[in-house]
Amino acid sequence: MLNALVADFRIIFDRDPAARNWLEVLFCYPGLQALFLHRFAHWLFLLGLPVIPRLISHIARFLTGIEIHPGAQIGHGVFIDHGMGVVIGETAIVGDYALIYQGVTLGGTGKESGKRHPTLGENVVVGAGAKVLGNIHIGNNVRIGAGSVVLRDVPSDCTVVGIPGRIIYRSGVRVNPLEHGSLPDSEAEVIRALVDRIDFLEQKFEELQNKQQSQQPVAIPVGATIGVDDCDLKYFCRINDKKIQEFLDGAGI
Ligand SMILES: CC(C)(COP(=O)(O)OP(=O)(O)OC[C@H]1O[C@@H](n2cnc3c(N)ncnc32)[C@H](O)[C@@H]1OP(=O)(O)O)[C@@H](O)C(=O)NCCC(=O)NCCS
Ligand SMILES: CC(=O)OC[C@H](N)C(=O)O
Repeated sequence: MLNALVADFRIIFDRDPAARNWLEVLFCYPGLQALFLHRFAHWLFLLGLPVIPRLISHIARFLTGIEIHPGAQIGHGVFIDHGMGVVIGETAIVGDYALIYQGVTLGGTGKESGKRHPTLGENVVVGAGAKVLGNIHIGNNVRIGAGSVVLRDVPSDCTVVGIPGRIIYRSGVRVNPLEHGSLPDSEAEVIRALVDRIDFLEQKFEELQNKQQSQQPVAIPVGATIGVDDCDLKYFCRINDKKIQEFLDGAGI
């Protein structure tokens, strides 16, 4: 336990540019104080002592704003920076040298029992306000973005951001997350195509109407032989001479 506490104390100087001297770190870092009380509570918890470990956890929460269930397993050299609003559940496991910012929840989904909280590998960073929920496994050297909600396992050496958390870096290589806002909308595309088609047909119809209006009516006697390939003529006839239309229809034109 002493080794773990020394590691918790030392790591603050590496992880926090704001840490200036040991007095400051000892008295002004609620994360360190919460871990000190948690390690004692956890020891009593493992001994099977009832109530007292929870009471210590509760006092620690009151003093630091950090709630760690006495059953949670916390590795060496863990740093909870600022701390306020951090909640770590009973079956959570936090690997060595994790860096956890304020507002982080290592919680359950509310749907599981037994092992229901996450397991964090070594050297994991959990950004401010992030929620890591369920019995999921977060690999070593994973960085979880501030405000993310992580609900699935994350392999080692990844960076995860967003709600739900998506991997944006894997071993230092950028992975494009799914852009929900830019997903193709197939229904809208079909409607757009139909509207374009209607526009096209309306335009053609207008052209034909204009053409027809500019043409002089031609008197074609019933029974006359006419060029039937000309669609415009057929259209003209349909409008201007019912009998010619009947003739054309009769001829199957
Ligand atoms: C997740 C994090 C570690 C990524 O850092 P990084 O590797 O330097 O990543 P980048 O800054 O190159 O960002 C990569 C992309 O992720 C986005 N991104 C970064 N952090 C994000 C977050 N928390 N939520 C959503 N998107 C985020 C960036 O906008 C960028 O997107 P783009 O490429 O489309 O513009 C960092 O942004 C973070 O959130 N750290 C937590 C720090 C913290 O909690 N500090 C509190 C101190 S009190
Ligand atoms: C508020 C904040 O960014 O905290 C992170 C770290 N303690 C620092 O001072 O950089």
